[in-house]
Amino acid sequence: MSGDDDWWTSSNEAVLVSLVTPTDAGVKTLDTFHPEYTNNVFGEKEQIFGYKGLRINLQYNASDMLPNLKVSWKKKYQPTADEEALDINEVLSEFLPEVAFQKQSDFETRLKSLPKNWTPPGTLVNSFNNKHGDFEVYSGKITDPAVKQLLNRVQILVPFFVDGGTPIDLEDPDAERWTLYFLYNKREFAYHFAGYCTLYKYYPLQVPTETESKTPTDTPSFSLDGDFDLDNLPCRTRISQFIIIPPFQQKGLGSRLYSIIYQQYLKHEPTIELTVEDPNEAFDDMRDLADLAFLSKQPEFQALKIDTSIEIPDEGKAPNNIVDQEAWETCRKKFKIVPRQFARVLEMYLMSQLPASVRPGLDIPQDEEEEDTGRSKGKGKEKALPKPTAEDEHMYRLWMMLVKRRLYVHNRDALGQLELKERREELAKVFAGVEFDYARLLIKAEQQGKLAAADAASETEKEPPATPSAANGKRKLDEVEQAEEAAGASSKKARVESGSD
Ligand SMILES: CC(=O)SCCNC(=O)CCNC(=O)[C@H](O)C(C)(C)COP(=O)(O)OP(=O)(O)OC[C@H]1O[C@@H](n2cnc3c(N)ncnc32)[C@H](O)[C@@H]1OP(=O)(O)O
Repeated sequence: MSGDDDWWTSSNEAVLVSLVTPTDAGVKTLDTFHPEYTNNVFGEKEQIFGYKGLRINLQYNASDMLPNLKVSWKKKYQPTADEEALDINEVLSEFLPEVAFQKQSDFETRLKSLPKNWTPPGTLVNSFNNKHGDFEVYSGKITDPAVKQLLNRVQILVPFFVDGGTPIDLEDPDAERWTLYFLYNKREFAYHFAGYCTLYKYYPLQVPTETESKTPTDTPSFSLDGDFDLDNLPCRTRISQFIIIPPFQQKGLGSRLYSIIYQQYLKHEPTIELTVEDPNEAFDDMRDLADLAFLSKQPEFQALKIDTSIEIPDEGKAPNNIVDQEAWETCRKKFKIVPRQFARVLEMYLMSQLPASVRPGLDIPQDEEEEDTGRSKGKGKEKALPKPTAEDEHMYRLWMMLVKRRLYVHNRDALGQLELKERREELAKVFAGVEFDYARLLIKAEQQGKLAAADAASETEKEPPATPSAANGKRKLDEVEQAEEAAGASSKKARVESGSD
């Protein structure tokens, strides 16, 4: 290494993604954005050696996402026996199709030759409009060459926007297990790519992850008799990668795409559960809010209530029937949600149903010691609220026990290594974090409900009769991290609750 910092450039800054559209004079730039991460492409330090004034412009035709790479610099380091400037094309050739390296003039010619009536690959499964425009969702299998081609063009967005994210191996012999959903903004004369999601099918004989159901009865029986079609085999479907590109973020489109995909798989008979691989914090929030918005409108879910007739024991284990377990499991299976996610959304919903006098708000907990003696101090607006009655207190304590019981079970390995007093304290800390997070999410849910209502005012939705074609970073206030922190996060502690499901 030269040690001359002037020859180093931040790869996050050097890379610029541009969305372009053809014009008579060449191309017009519609939007630009930088990647959030480049460590999986240019190395951990996200620095490129050997250039001054380096610009790596990755242009995309906004509709079919045909890529074109333009690399320019003011000065390039003269190679020595020890070091030379990084070969940027070589690095990026691992992530981009060959077509990305064609001459700018060829790129422009190809753009102009794209038929005026071009439509996105796959099958149209849903369309909607809101104040941000008209949108269409297309779905197809990776075995469809047009779907595969689009995926191959945009896959570099995964390492660019998902921490630790890696592209799908397109030569995977199990490629037919991948299904894709593309979100497109439909303009008057063109479609503009807005985001996509990849989903992978797991079959029942594969060992489920920690957060998936493990009981054999979860898997419907099936037979291999007659004309056997793999697409009809019961499966778990896992959301693997989910990206809304920056110009389309913060417009409710991610939530919308997730909800559309979820509804597709609710109708998709072979899918017994829709799961998510390594969700990050932003995705978790989006999914929690979308699941809560949907489930809280379902009568079976609304019927799941805290049984206030249950007496709280002075000592020993928390009761396991605070909410009717059979109704819970029936409802969970019906809505194809993995146990942990279902429990979280139900806990959140039940929290929103607590009497105002005891319902937790966003006040910062002041004293973690107190929780075992009663309500947490994570409550808000206490001055304006009525004094809680004994029934209110009882209901809150049952809710707290419901949450703590789940947290204890999930974090048993780490908590089990602690002395009883310490264990109680740590569980109380994890609980306080979860309670605070639920309060935050419920406030967001309210805000999002208003935004969605405003969108809906200008919206008409039409859903074509279609079924699914075949049918990494992580949580902030999550019990996983909290428990790990609580337990000292040392290597001897087992990871107590998988972040992925
Ligand atoms: C499984 C995995 O792949 S995990 C990785 C997930 N992907 C990534 O992290 C890649 C980079 N990021 C993204 O692709 C996107 O930001 C996503 C997928 C995380 C979220 O997509 P978005 O379209 O931005 O989500 P959406 O707009 O629905 O919600 C984001 C925010 O907009 C708000 N919002 C929701 N609805 C609306 C609406 N109708 N109008 C305006 N804003 C809205 C939400 O409340 C939310 O607010 P917050 O930022 O305070 O949390």
